[in-house]
Formats: sequence, structure tokens, C-alpha cells
Amino acid sequence: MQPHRQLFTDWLHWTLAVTGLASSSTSSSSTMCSAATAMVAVAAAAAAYAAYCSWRRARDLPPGPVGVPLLGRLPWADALCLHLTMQKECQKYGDLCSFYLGGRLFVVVNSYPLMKEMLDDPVFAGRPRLRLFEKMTRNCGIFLVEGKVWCHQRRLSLRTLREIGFSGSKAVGMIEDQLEPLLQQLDEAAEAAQPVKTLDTFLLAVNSVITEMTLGRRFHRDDPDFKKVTSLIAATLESGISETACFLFPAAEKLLDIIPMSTRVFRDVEYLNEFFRQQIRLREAAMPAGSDVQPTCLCDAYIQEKRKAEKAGDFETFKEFQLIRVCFEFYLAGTDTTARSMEWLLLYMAFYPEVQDRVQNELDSVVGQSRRPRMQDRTELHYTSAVIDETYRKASLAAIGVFHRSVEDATFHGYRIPSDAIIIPLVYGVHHRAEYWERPNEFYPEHFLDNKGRYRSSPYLIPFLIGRRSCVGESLARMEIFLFFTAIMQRYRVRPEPESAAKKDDILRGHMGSLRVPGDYRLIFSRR
Ligand code: HEM
Repeated sequence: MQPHRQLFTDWLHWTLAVTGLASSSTSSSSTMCSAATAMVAVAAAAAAYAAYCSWRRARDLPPGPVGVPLLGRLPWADALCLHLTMQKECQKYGDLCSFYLGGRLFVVVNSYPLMKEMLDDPVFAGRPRLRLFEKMTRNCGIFLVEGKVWCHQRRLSLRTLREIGFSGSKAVGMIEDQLEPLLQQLDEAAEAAQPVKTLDTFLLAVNSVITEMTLGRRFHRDDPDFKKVTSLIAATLESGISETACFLFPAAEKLLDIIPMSTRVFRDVEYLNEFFRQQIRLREAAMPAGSDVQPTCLCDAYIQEKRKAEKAGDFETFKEFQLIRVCFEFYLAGTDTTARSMEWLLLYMAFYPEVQDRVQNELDSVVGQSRRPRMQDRTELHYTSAVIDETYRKASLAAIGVFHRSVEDATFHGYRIPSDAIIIPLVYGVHHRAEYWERPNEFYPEHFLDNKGRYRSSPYLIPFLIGRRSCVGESLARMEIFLFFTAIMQRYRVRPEPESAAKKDDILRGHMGSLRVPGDYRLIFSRR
């Protein structure tokens, strides 16, 4: 008999003995009494069996806290600071820690070497499987799919971005074009000395960059279609799909089969799909068959690939819905992230005026006031580059990473990781480890400066994550953030309005949604 089965049998015998069922006594107690005893025994046996099952499930898993039946650790999870809860569990149980939330097994990884090893391994490169996702993506796009489709679409989009120049000069041009209206908006706020929340200003700018990159066109900021798309994208992000009950209780997913596709989030997604479909068809119509004009956006490049593939009899790889999903995902993945990073940067400048002084002094001496900062200035802007990296670290926007999934049963560092476990790369944990950072809990740009005051990068800075699924838009996001931030610092002094100043700690503590976001704030801009 296997040891765990032996243990269970012993346990069952013990339970039966305690409840009296295993006794050979044939005493003359009343029938009612025997029935009650039998019921207690059955309940005890069921409880023992449930405990046995959960013990069996937990065997050899990475260590972690025990939860309660059905809910796991859910009663202990504070959705607004999950990153801190997970960090604490890892500090207690080790850098690889596991627990159940609802019916899902989560494995949290909290050290750089373990994370690197795990995220380089194809076994951990899956994404959580949800019917909800499957209904929305129809196995298309990059972000939520796996296997061949993911591999192919990811490679193609990276290649296209590179070839059309979106990781270089072309992107710079598009970003610079967005600077003018962005600064104009801030000028108006500065002139009126009006306290502002900057998120919408940045969202508009980065949305415009993504629109040009994917669809090759510009919308006027007040265009009703563009406004609607921007607001639906924001609503889709806020809907917190990954936080629904379906995610934690896979059995609840069956309910989706009886819910028609008419819930708000599906309606929004369908509207956005239709918007992208129309835009793609416009590009297609403008590109006569057989023409091999130089593509100017992601859409054009895909259309050309699609035509080539169809000529060769492949009608699947570049089907229209693939392109719809890729465009859609670039908006979802690339707008809020970049805009929120800008928000954090300006907040740190407002709350650390001495750091802002040093950034502005450096900009004045390297760039001056007669022209805008350029990407080429980056190599001279050591302190400014360190401030940007320190903000990525301290803000840890994707604090609990983006969930991965083990696609098959695996053994990792001696622990069993079953298929379908949710893998959490704890970015916040790596960004706040005392072994990697001199002052992990402070805002300290010197983390990224050598002893001569020159910028030096750190392998432990992983805002875009690492490994097979690392961010596709990293170079674009870095360019946007550098150019927007330096242009703003060159032109404005930024400070918190008095009420926000009094709430510095709350604001910078922030909370978790799908990203880690700051508390409610208002900033005042003044022209330098
Ligand atoms: C500051 C801005 C950004 C941050 C912090 C960020 C962060 C991330 C992170 C943490 C991941 C998950 C990696 C993983 O699962 O291992 C990711 C994936 C992704 N990002 Fe970004 N991102 C940013 C901007 C962008 C932009 C501008 C784009 C598009 C133009 C983009 C497109 C994507 C895509 C398509 C994926 C999915 C990759 C895959 O599943 O293979 N991101 N990003």
C-alpha cells in the first residue's frame, strides 16, 4: 500500500474508532442513538476524506499557508494590496510559495534567479485558461493565447514593429507629434494654476501613438469615434476580467455557457472588434491587390502577410480576427501602462522636489531651453535616466506581474507544479529585496548610479518582466516615457496641491487594480 493511502486508512480507522462505528460491541443501545452515531461517523469520514484529498493535493507543492475548504486563502486576501500579502507569504515560506485562492492553485515566485529560470521555460509560458478569454479571443492575438498561435503572432508583431521602425526613428516622430498637444494641455492648466490629475492627458497622447502605429491614421482628439474607443478601452481594463469569480472558481465558468454574450464587457469588446474591423477594411481597400507598397503601420504589414499566405493556400494564420485582436491588445497592453508610468514619475517629482531640482539642472546643462530633449541625449542624462528607472522600480506597476500558467505537470527545484497552476512572477517582491537594493523601501535614484554618478542599469529591474513572454512594447514604452518626461521637466515645475501634499504617504502607497496605481491626487504645473 502506498504511504499516503496507508495514512488515510489509519486515519479512517481512527475516526471510526472514535465515533464508535468500528467497535465490535453489539450493545443494546436504542436505534435512534445508533442512527445519530452513524450520521456523525459519516460526517467525520467525509471530513477526513476531504482533509485527505487536500493533503494529497498539497503533497510536494511549494510550501505555503493552508487555507479553508473551498475558499483556500481567499478570506486572507486583500485585493487592494495583494502584492504585499504575497510578499509576506514569500518572506515566511520561501521564494517559491504556493496556496489556493478559491479553486485555483497559485505559485508565487519572488527571487530573480528563480523567476528567470521559470519564465525562460516553455512549461510556464502559458496563460490562464478561461472560457471567458476563449470566447473573447477565439484563440487569436498574443496576450491571452498559447502555443503555436502565440509564438507565431508574437514573432510577427515584433518583426513588424522593428521593420516599420516602431522601435526606433518612426516611433520617435510619432511621439514627438503628440508632445505638442500634450504640452498645450499642460500650458492651459499651468496658466490657470488649476490642479490637475494627469492620467487622461497621458492616455490621450499614448492612445494616439498606438492608433498611428497600428492603424496608420490619426484621429482628432475630439473625434467621437476615438473618444468612444478610448473610453471603452479604459472600461474594459477596469472591468478586471481576471478578478471575476470565474477565474477563482473554474466550476463557475459553466455559468457562462448559459449567459448570452450580452453582458456589458462583451458588448464593449464586440463594439471595439467592429471598430478595428472597419479600420482594417479601410486600409485593405486602400491597398490594391498585388501592390507591394512599403507598409506604414502594423495593419498594412499584416495585410501584406495575409495576402502572401493566402496565395500559398494558408487562410488561417493571418485571418482578419488575428489582426483585430493584435490591434486591440496593443491598446489594452500599451496605453494604461505607459500613462500610469508617467503619472508615477510626475508624482515622485512633485513629492521629491530635491530630485526634481537635480533632473532640471541636468536637463538645463545637457539640453538647455532652445530645443526639446532627444533620444540621443539619454546617454548624457545620467541622473534623469536613474530617476526614470527608480520610478519603474518603486512604482512596480505590474506588481504581481501578468499571470502565467503551467501547461503541463512539472517539477521545479524539487517541487511539484501541476498543470494549470497559476504562476505569479512577483515583480514587486524582486523590486523590494534588500539583497538587490541598497535602500529597497526608499525612493533612491542612486540605485542606478555608479560611484562616478554615471547611469548603470540593474538586472533586477524588471518592470516589463523577463523571459519568453516579456513585454512586446518595451522599447516603444521606454521611448514614450523618456521623451514625455524630459519635455515636461524641461518646461514645468510640478508640485502637489496642498490637500494632496498632506496625503503624500497614502498617495504613494497606492493600491492594486490590474496595475498598481497611486491614490487620488492633484498636481499643480507652473512654467519654469
Ligand atoms: C510602461 C509600459 C509597459 C509596461 C510596464 C508593460 C509591462 C508588461 C508586462 C509586465 C507584461 C507581461 C509579461 C509576461 O507575461 O511575462 C507585458 C506583456 C505585453 N505587453 Fe507590455 N508593458 C508596457 C507597455 C506596452 C506597450 C506600449 C505595448 C504595445 C505597443 C505592450 C504590449 C504588450 C504585449 C502584446 C504583451 C504580451 C506579450 C506576450 O504575452 O507574449 N506593452 N507588458
